[in-house]
Amino acid sequence: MDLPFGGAKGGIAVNPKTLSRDEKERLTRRFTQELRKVIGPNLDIPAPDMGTDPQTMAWLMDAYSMQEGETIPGVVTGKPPIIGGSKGREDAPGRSVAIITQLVCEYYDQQLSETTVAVQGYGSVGANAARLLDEQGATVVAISDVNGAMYDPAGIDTATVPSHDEEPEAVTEYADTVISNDELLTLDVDVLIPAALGNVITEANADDIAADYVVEGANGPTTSTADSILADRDVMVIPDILANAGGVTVSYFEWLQDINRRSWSLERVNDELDEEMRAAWDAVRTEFENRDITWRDAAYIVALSRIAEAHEARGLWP
Ligand SMILES: NC(=O)C1=CN([C@@H]2O[C@H](COP(=O)(O)OP(=O)(O)OC[C@H]3O[C@@H](n4cnc5c(N)ncnc54)[C@H](O)[C@@H]3O)[C@@H](O)[C@H]2O)C=CC1
Ligand SMILES: O=C(O)CCC(=O)C(=O)O
Repeated sequence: MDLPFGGAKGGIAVNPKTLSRDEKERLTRRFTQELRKVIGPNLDIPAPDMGTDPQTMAWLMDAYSMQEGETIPGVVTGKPPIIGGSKGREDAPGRSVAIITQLVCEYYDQQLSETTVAVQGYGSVGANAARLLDEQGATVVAISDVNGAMYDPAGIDTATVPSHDEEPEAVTEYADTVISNDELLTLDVDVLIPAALGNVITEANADDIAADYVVEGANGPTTSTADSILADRDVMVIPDILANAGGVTVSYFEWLQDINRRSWSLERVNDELDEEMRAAWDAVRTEFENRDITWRDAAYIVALSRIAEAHEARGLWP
């Protein structure tokens, strides 16, 4: 099997001819996964960016840079900080999910210290969100990975359970009580954070969702039919484009650092992310309140209004 393009691994140039067949296949799978992300949506895989890590992005930077004859750090984001990545990028989507969850709780007068949370997926998004909410006093009763979910109604010490990055797919090995991912989704908790695959809340289980708030950590975890069912049942769904936007926001910060050849402190990254997330929340909340619509529709209205305004400002519409 041929590698789709050359690359570098851990800073050492890879010569496809010297790789074993297994290693070639493994690299090819990873490159293909990244290529799908770059080329466009591919419907046969529900979350094309899951399972990638900063090293994958380093490979992409190197592969592109080899064509250009010089290192172009800004071509991809999510790289390790030592080669032009941003501090805080790995944590960012989970951090934004945690920030938005806190704001939701504040908005609905729900004390975080009295809030139970279930999180599906224990990777970049899920583990970071769970740990930050745990640190802030919420009770995280369930976390999961592809093998199943750890459940403890008394609360999980999330720092002691390795994330996908620290020890892949090990959550259930640390659990006294294991439940299925489907059961996790229907737990009677205050906040449900689906942070793994898309399309996990569907017509088939939307009536069984017992959480009051669904904060979308994954991309597209709720189908449109399920979204309508949840809206009819007054379950508040905070959409992915707001809640997990920390990832793409810090990617933008990374690009800014790369093109300016600067490196921001972690404190600056987190402060600026916090500011952006609060501003986004305020904008969406304003539409939610003024129009009496769902949080998702409010987020779309904010986004589309900005695009429309920009078109108008350019004089593209009469
Ligand atoms: N990492 C990022 O910057 C962002 C990721 N997302 C989305 O968040 C979701 C998760 O991404 P990451 O945390 O980056 O991935 P990750 O690869 O770091 O972690 C994924 C986690 O989901 C678990 N998982 C895989 N298949 C599962 C299944 N069938 N049932 C339950 N759990 C399963 C894995 O075991 C792992 O714990 C994806 O939908 C991704 O598109 C959204 C915004 C930003
Ligand atoms: O960093 C980015 O540009 C994309 C972040 C991401 O994985 C996502 O929003 O799904």
